[in-house]
Amino acid sequence: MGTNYVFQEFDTVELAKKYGTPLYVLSEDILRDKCREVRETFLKVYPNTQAVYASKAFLTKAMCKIIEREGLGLDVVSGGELFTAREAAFPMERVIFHGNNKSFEELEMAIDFGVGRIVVDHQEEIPMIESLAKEKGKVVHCLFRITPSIEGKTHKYIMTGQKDSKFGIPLEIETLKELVEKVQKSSMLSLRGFHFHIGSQLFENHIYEGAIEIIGKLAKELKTNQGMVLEELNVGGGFGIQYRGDEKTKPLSFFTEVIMHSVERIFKEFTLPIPKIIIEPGRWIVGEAGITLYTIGAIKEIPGVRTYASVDGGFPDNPRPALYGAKYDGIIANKAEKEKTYRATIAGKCCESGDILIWDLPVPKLTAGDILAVKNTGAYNYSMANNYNKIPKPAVVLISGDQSNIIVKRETYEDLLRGEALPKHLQGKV
Ligand SMILES: Cc1ncc(COP(=O)(O)O)c(C=O)c1O
Ligand SMILES: N[C@@H](CCCC[NH3+])C(=O)O
Repeated sequence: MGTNYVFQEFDTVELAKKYGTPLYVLSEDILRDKCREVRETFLKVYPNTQAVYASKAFLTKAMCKIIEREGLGLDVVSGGELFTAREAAFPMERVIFHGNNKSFEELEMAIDFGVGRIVVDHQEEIPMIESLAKEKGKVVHCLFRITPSIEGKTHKYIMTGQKDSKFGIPLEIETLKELVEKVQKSSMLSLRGFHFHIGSQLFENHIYEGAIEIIGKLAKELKTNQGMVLEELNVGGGFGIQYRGDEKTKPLSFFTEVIMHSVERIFKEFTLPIPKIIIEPGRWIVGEAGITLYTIGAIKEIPGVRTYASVDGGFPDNPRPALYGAKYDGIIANKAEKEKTYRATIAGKCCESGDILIWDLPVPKLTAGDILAVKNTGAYNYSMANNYNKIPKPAVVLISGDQSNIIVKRETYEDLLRGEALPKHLQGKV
């Protein structure tokens, strides 16, 4: 292995050679450790709890299998995510279906598949779900997603709990009373409780307390006026990870202890029964399990300004820096122990000035052909990948113990054109 960068016992330069770059590498062992932590420090400590992995962070059939075997549920937000879960034979009773604009077809699919919960995001969904439930003769178990009117400290584009949000039912007691009554009158819908999600990549734990307080008040009012018992409270995900620096990602308990203590205190104060508590982490489970490998190509030094080192991927496999100014750490894998003598800005290959993966990364002297490993790319990289500039998506390799297996093939140019068609008048020679 020499001086190469090793990720979970794998020489990353060898992985790059074997599978090509850009390459997503996902460690099953890290994933399973994270799931174990969820079980040991949350599910086993607190009775009547459930943990659901937010599949938008990273979803493939192999991931579904790992999540299933680790005993977690799955949060899906689209027909595509739902279909993936079904193709992986994921137990549908453990699936929670979210979405701020679920189509009739998606709702029908969810009810046909028998998902465990549908989270109602807005009032017009209620008659749609009810008519489908009647048609299918199935009782549908729902949660209402409530916007708690709380602003998490995170990038504007990944805040969701603020009043001015496209997600959830506004915190308006009269509207809520009406909606609860509608569902209570229906023999086909069963309202099991509420859901909220404050935002993603959060580092404060007491912000959850504030949201639980708001929901507690609401639950009290709805119990007094409408006899509604809040059986379940889904507090969403959002637990942040450290992308750079020496500080470690906080353990899950940093968030869940505050959540569970708040629930106990607040529901006792309101003399309400303690509901089942559900958490929905995505990034916290998968973020640190992934790295991305690239090959460095063009190196351009602008004297007195900076050096750009361009890689064979970028925005199409990781749009997060361009979208949210997300910061990553990286290492030159084949020169892992060499002294970092200067800084290079890691640029992607897209025709887009914003396609910069890392600004001013300390590196040793670079040469074309060096392998760069970008760390903590497990969440929202593969799942947000795109084909801008008709660049094929990288393969995903799962490393488990000493085994490596492709779980998603590298796209080919032919894959890119699959689905394209030439209308008759554009066929043939000019
Ligand atoms: C409803 C819901 N649950 C869970 C998550 C997962 O978030 P994260 O990956 O930050 O844990 C999200 C995304 O922010 C979400 O919208
Ligand atoms: N895509 C976002 C997270 C969105 C979370 C879903 N509500 C990110 O990469 O940080």
